[in-house]
Amino acid sequence: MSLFPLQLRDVVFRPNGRAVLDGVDLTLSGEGITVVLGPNGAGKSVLLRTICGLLPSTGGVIDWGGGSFDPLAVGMVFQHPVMLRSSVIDNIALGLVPRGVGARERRMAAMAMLEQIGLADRANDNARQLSGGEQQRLALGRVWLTRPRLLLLDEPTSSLDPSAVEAVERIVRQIRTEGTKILMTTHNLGQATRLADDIVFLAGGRVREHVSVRRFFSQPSSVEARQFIQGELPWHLAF
Ligand SMILES: Nc1ncnc2c1ncn2[C@@H]1O[C@H](COP(=O)(O)OP(=O)(O)OP(=O)(O)O)[C@@H](O)[C@H]1O
Repeated sequence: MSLFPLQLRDVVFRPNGRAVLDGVDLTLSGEGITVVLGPNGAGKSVLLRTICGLLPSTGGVIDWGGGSFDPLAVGMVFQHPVMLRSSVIDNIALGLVPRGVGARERRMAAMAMLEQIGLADRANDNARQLSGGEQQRLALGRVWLTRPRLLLLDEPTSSLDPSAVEAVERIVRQIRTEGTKILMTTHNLGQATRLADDIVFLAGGRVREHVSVRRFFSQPSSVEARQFIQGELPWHLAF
């Protein structure tokens, strides 16, 4: 069953009486890359965590295409990926364990994935010894191996240098090409223009705009979005 359209209706997250999400309405189709932008503290991470059930919303509805939430169809990668204290190959095969894939098959699939993400020569190294960029590639490969229908990426490149960012973006594009819907946050507006099909702009706990990337950067309709772009865009983007 399809998870899409994924619809959030009046979703609220109000811990201790303070509204972080204050009535989020959002509809996501099952294709492409949607980038969530917004100022610090806007609730971008909370939004992603609420969608995948890591945080319980305190109000509203999350409708998975009329069906029910399937945790095995949804993957998430965090800014600082979790690495088990074991080899690179064991770390990457991990996601296949709850899917009942046998040990031999897991190893073969993991090896093929390591080739794909350029870490085959590190297969037997301790995963915790990888660089930040390599760990992030591993985390993406681990989740990619499970072929999620929806992938949530929370600032996946925020602490990486430009070449590591480029490698991660290449993998994100490949995952998208295979038909996974991606919803990601970033503070890198250049990255948003490179990857996004559409932009969700979150401010004050609500979705202020949900438009194509071209429209967002060329004709932002809300004052908040205009200020955000003017304040954060370090160079002129030609659209
Ligand atoms: N589990 C939680 N319980 C209570 N409040 C939380 C929780 N997680 C986050 N918050 C609060 O929600 C607000 C929004 O946090 P969030 O991390 O979603 O912002 P963000 O838009 O991702 O910001 P940034 O761009 O700085 O990463 C913050 O004030 C944060 O302290």
